[in-house]
Amino acid sequence: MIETSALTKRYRRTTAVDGLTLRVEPGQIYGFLGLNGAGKSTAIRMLLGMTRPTSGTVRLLGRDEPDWSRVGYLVDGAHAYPGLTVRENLEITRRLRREPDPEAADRAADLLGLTPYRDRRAGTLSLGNAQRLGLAKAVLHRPDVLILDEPANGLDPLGIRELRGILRRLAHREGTTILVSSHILAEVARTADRIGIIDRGRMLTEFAAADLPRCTCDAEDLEDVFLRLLTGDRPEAAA
Ligand SMILES: Nc1ncnc2c1ncn2[C@@H]1O[C@H](COP(=O)(O)OP(=O)(O)OP(=O)(O)O)[C@@H](O)[C@H]1O
Repeated sequence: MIETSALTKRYRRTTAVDGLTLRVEPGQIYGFLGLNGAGKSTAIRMLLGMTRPTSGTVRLLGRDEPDWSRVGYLVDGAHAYPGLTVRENLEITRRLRREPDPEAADRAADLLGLTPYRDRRAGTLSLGNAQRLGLAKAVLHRPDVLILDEPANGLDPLGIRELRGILRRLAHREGTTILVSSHILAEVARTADRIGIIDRGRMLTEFAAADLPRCTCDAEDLEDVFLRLLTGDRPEAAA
């Protein structure tokens, strides 16, 4: 479970997150949407204890101070030790996460389609494969809560589709609670069970993905829905 209550982060001139209350149920995929600068990354950093809230609360797994070994995340892009191989990077993550299964690194590489690149130095990977490595590190220890900031960045269409399948499998078969941010509604709509849209740090609307306009609707129509919601009271912003 992921819960926030009246979560707020103020910087000197900006209120990045403003009274954000949300709840992600176990086994649910929550798509966290907003335009650039809406406050997604700041909220995610607070969820993960990387940024201290100005006010409000965060609870993961029902606790103020969760067992971090049960949490997986990808934020601020995918970081890896560039001089080490994919496998070595995954093995370090396995040990840091205290994952006892010695097969976990290979399993995560396989899950993210990285087996052919296992012996490549991470610094020589393409952008998309570097992102796959970041995702492999996030899921390697089979976390109960998974928090991903823009995980589709750099992935090609096949990678995006694979990621969708992986997230849905983790949530719906293994009960992982997932929050995934994006600014592309069409992508999130195919993955998430529930969608929340934030604007200027505030929750604008939340709805079940199943309530989105149905399949007569192509990706551009979905983006229109998104932009209308976000710019309804600011017509000039739609231009
Ligand atoms: N350390 C900081 N100091 C001052 N302002 C900040 C800081 N971090 C974020 N902000 C501001 O807070 C607001 C929200 O930024 P944030 O990065 O959370 O948005 P976002 O929705 O993740 O955007 P994007 O989709 O572009 O990644 C922005 O106006 C940003 O400039």
